[in-house]
Amino acid sequence: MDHFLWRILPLLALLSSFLYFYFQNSSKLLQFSHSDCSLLPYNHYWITSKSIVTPRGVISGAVEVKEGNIVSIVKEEDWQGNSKRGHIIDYGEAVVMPGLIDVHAHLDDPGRAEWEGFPSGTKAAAAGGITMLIDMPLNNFPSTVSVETLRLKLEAAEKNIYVDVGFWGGLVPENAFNASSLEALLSAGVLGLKSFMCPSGINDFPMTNASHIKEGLSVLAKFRRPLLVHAEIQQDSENYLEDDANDPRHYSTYLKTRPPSWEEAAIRELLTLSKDTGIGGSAEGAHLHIVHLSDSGSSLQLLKQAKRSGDSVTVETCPHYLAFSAEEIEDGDTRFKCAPPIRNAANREALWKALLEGDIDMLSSDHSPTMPELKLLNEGNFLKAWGGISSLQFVLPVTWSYGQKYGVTLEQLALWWSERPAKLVGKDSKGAIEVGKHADIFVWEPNTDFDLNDDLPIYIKHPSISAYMGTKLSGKVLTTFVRGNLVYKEGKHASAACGSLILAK
Ligand SMILES: NC(=O)N[C@H]1NC(=O)NC1=O
Ligand SMILES: [Zn+2]
Ligand SMILES: [Zn+2]
Repeated sequence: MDHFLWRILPLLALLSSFLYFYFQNSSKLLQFSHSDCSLLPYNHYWITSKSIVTPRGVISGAVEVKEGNIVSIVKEEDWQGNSKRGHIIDYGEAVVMPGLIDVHAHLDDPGRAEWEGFPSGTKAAAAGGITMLIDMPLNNFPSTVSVETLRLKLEAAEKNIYVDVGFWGGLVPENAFNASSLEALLSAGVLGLKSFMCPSGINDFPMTNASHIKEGLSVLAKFRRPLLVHAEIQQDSENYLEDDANDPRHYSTYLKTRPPSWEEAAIRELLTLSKDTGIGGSAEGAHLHIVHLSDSGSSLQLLKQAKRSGDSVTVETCPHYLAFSAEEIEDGDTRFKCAPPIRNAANREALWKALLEGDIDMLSSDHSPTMPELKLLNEGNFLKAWGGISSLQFVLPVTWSYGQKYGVTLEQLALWWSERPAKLVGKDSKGAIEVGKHADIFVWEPNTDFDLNDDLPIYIKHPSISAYMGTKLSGKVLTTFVRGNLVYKEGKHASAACGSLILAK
C-alpha cells in the first residue's frame, strides 16, 4: 500500500497543482472581466442629477442601474425619503443624457486600421458620449459585402471595442442581383445595407445604379431593414473648367466640382424607387435613409414631399455641414474636404432650419479619417486630397456649440443623436433614459468650454487632420456608461474593451 502511495504521489501533486492553477486562473478571469470592463467596482447603483434628459422631459432625480439596465427612474420629490439605497453617484448640476448613437462612422478596421481602428475609434466615441456606433462597410479592406467579409469585421472588433458597435453591409453591383448572398449577409446580422451612387473612393466598393438599388430594397423589405445611400450622381458640371481661375488650392474650385445638382439628381432617382416601400409596393417594409445631406435646396424639398406622401424615408446631416461654411475655408486647408461638400453660409442656415423643423431627422458623424499624408496638407490640393472629416470625439460639443445660436435644447440633442438613430437601426433597447432600456448614459457639462489643442486627451488616431483642431467648443463630457459599465471617466478608459457586437436578429 505504502509502496503504491509513493508511486502515485507525484501524479497527485501534479494533478493538485494543475487544479490549483486552473481555478486560480479562472477566478482571475472572472475578476478580470468584472472589474476591468468598468471603472466602478459595483453594478447596482443610482445616478443622481438636477438634469436628467428623459423622453418625458428633463427631470431632477435619480436613475437606478442594475446589471446593465435602467431599472427605475425617480423624481427628486419622490426620492427625498428614500436615502441609503445603495451606491449613489451624484452629478449635481451636470446633465445626464442617453448615450449618443452614431449611425455613420468609418473605423477602417480590418485592412486600414492605420487610418483609425476599433480600439482608437471606440475610445474616442466613449470620450465623446457615444455609447453605440454603426460601422460603415467601406474604407476597411476587404469591404463588408458578404458573410465572409462580415466575419473578418466581427473578428477585428471582438474584444477591441469600448462601446457597442453594429455593422452596415455594402450593397454593390457584385451582390445586388444575388438575392441569396444579400439574404445571407442580412441573416448574419448586418443592421441594413449601404450603397453609393457615385464613386466611393474605394476600389472594392463600386457604385450602384437604380436597378441595383431596386433589387437591394426588395431583399431588405423581407428583413424590414433600411438602405442607406450616399446620394450624389455625377453630372456634367457646366460651371467648372480646368483653367487658371480654378486653382485646386481654393475651396471654391472643389465646391464647383460637386454642385447641389449632384445630390438633387440622386435623390430624385431614389425617390422613384422608394415609392415601392409604401403599403402594397414591391419593397413594402424596406426603408430608405439618405446619409449626410448637404444641399438644403431642391434636394431637401424633394425629401419633404416624399415624406408627406408617406414614403418610408429619413435623412441625416452631419455636424460639419452645420458648423462650417464654404466662405470660411482657407486656401489649402484640406481638413475640410468631404463629399458632398460643405456649401455656403445660407445653405448652412437652411440646414439648421430643416433640422429644427423636423425635416432632417437625425445627425451622424460621417467620421471618415485617413493617413495624414493622404490629406495632402502641405500641397493643399482640394481636388486630390482624401475626402472625409475626422470628428468622432467632438460631435456632441460641436452640435451644442454651434446650435446655441438656434436655441437648441437638451431634448433636441437626445432626439437627433439617440432616439431617432435607435429607431433607424431597429434597437428599441437603446436610445433613451427609460425603464427597461440598456443603461447607455453619459454625463456632461454644457457650460464648460475647452480648447481643442494638444493638451486635450484626444483618442481618434490622427487628430491633426480634424477640422475642429484649433477651435474652442462648449460641452465637456465627464463620464460615459455603456450597459451600466463606466467605460470612460475624465480622461481615463476602463482597462478592458467590453463593448458588445450589435447584430440584427
Ligand atoms: N469613402 C468615404 O469614406 N467617403 C466619405 N468621405 C466623405 O467625405 N464622404 C464620404 O462619403
Ligand atoms: Zn458618403
Ligand atoms: Zn461615410
